[in-house]
Amino acid sequence: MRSNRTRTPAATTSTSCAATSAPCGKRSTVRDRAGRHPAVQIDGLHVELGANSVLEGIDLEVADGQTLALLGANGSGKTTLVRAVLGLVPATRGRIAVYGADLVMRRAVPWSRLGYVPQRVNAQPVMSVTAEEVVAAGLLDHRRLVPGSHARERAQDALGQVGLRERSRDNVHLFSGGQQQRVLIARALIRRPDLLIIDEPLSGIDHDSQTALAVTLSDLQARGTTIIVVLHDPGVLAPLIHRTVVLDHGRVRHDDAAGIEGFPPRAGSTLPSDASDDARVRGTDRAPHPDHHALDLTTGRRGSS
Ligand SMILES: Nc1ncnc2c1ncn2[C@@H]1O[C@H](COP(=O)(O)OP(=O)(O)OP(=O)(O)O)[C@@H](O)[C@H]1O
Repeated sequence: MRSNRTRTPAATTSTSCAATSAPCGKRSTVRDRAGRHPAVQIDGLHVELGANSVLEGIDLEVADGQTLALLGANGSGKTTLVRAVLGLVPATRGRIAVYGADLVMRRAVPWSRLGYVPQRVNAQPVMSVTAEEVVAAGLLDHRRLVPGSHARERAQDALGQVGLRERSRDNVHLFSGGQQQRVLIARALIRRPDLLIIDEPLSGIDHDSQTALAVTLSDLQARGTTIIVVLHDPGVLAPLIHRTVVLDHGRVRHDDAAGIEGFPPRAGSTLPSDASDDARVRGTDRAPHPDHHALDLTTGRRGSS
């Protein structure tokens, strides 16, 4: 059952990290004003994969309800960081807590509250399969090997969230790459996650799918879902982003925590026009954020524009 959360701004102690290679200081606060744990708290995280030291002392707290964009050059460690948050790669050192549950200790981790859409994979299966079947598979786990009686209804709802309800009975091999990506997002959404992690959802997808994704994330944001999205360029998602963190060689180079106390995004701008129109129809028109396109990934600083 989805938790009934409000958008009370988090009373965290997060501060912007200087645009230096020095790691951010440890967060002393582990609960917000309402007594809730942050969605994610990472302290001094190091990850080594093979001979590579991939993450080198990450400190990061993600407040419940926040939309955080994780940026950085190829190989900077973005995917490794989100996979560590999902427990898919082990920490060599440091601590990761998800909704207060320590991932290293593996006690009471609320896996059902997490949704993950990995970096672009092809949804097109070898066998013929409908969008609805792909999405319903998101309900399966090691305990449930066959979808339950409400799986079809839930799958159609999830496909509705990505604008593909009418295509639910179509074979996914008929879908464009962008539509397949949306099917995979629906597969993550069918569990109604409180924390959604999406790795590079804009890569190589058409404009319509990018716009549909912006609307989907806007709706999720309005419901209080915490979103971590790995991006190379915020693009159409820029208006939705509360905070930008830039990784560089496994360290936090920049942490734009400006919006952390005041999310949702500030008034004054809008979603891209077509996404905005669509969002308004759904009653989820979002206010915009500053120009994230002006962020220099090398320095972690914004341009003057
Ligand atoms: N299993 C592994 N074993 C050894 N090194 C790895 C492994 N997985 C990733 N790496 C290395 O870790 C570094 C970070 O990889 P990661 O995929 O996290 O970066 P990224 O920022 O997500 O890159 P991209 O934007 O290209 O997806 C890279 O140098 C990569 O080669």
